Amino acid sequence: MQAATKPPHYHAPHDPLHTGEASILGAGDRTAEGDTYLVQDILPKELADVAFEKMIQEVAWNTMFHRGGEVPRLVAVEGQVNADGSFPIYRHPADSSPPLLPFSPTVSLIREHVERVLNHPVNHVLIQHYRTGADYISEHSDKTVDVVRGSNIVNVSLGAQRVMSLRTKKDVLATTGGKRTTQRVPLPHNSMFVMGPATNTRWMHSIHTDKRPLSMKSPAEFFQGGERISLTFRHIGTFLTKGEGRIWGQGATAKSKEDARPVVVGGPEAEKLLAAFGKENHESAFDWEEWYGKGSDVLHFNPPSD
Ligand SMILES: O=C(O)CCC(=O)C(=O)O
Ligand SMILES: [Fe+2]
Repeated sequence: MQAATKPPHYHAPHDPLHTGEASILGAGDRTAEGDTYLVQDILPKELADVAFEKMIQEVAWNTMFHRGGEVPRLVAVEGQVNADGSFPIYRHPADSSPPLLPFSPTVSLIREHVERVLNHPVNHVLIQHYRTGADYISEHSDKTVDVVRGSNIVNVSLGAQRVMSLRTKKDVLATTGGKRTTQRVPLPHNSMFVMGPATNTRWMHSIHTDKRPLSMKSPAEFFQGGERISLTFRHIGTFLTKGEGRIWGQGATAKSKEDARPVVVGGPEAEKLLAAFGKENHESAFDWEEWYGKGSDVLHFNPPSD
């Protein structure tokens, strides 16, 4: 964003993680590791104008739990369900994830536009509704055991503009001797933030709360009454059979459908995968082959409680 485009009353959103020296980047800027960029006006106007309201109606919104608490936003998962009922699975640490449903009509249209601009398909989407400026996502790196290696992760934004904060992982300090670098990318309505694999390996990302009153926000920030929907599209390489009994693909021990193996619930295998997720979150030299290469058949981290 250029300074000249800010309204006179503009105050930057509060960002507890930095002291004000972070660069603010936009479309066309080299971001993070240089494999990350923002595309504006990803959807044609007719679709961009109605997509938010349609998705509020069409998407099966859920609350999700992590470490015993509700995550501060509504979520839904959709994906490409194959003719035999099998579907892609994206594993990340959470106590429970919503069920995957087939792409709903408006999400389907958005996916077509995303695939047209990216040079690879996407078969899975995590949809999140930030109901007010108080909803947020804490700092993390995306977990890539199930993300097709080398593919990008895409965030489409609809509604109020929020800021994507990118920060180098803490251990990068050891090699540079300097401060952790922060970059901030405002995500306007109808934009697509493309995050490359090198950026996800070396940087963490978050959407901080923005609790300023609407009167202190720019028109882009109070658009849609301050509500935002994001669609995180991924190209997933791991699959579950219909009924979730068996698992195969990139992140599983069986690499082909013919060899699909029973899913594992809880136990030492689950602990191992959680430990690997923790490493991916904090190590900028995370060795994918070492931690994920053999695959894991864990589906749920905790045995079902009765
Ligand atoms: O809402 C966003 O744009 C970010 C979502 C995100 O980082 C994630 O789902 O992993
Ligand atoms: Fe993320």
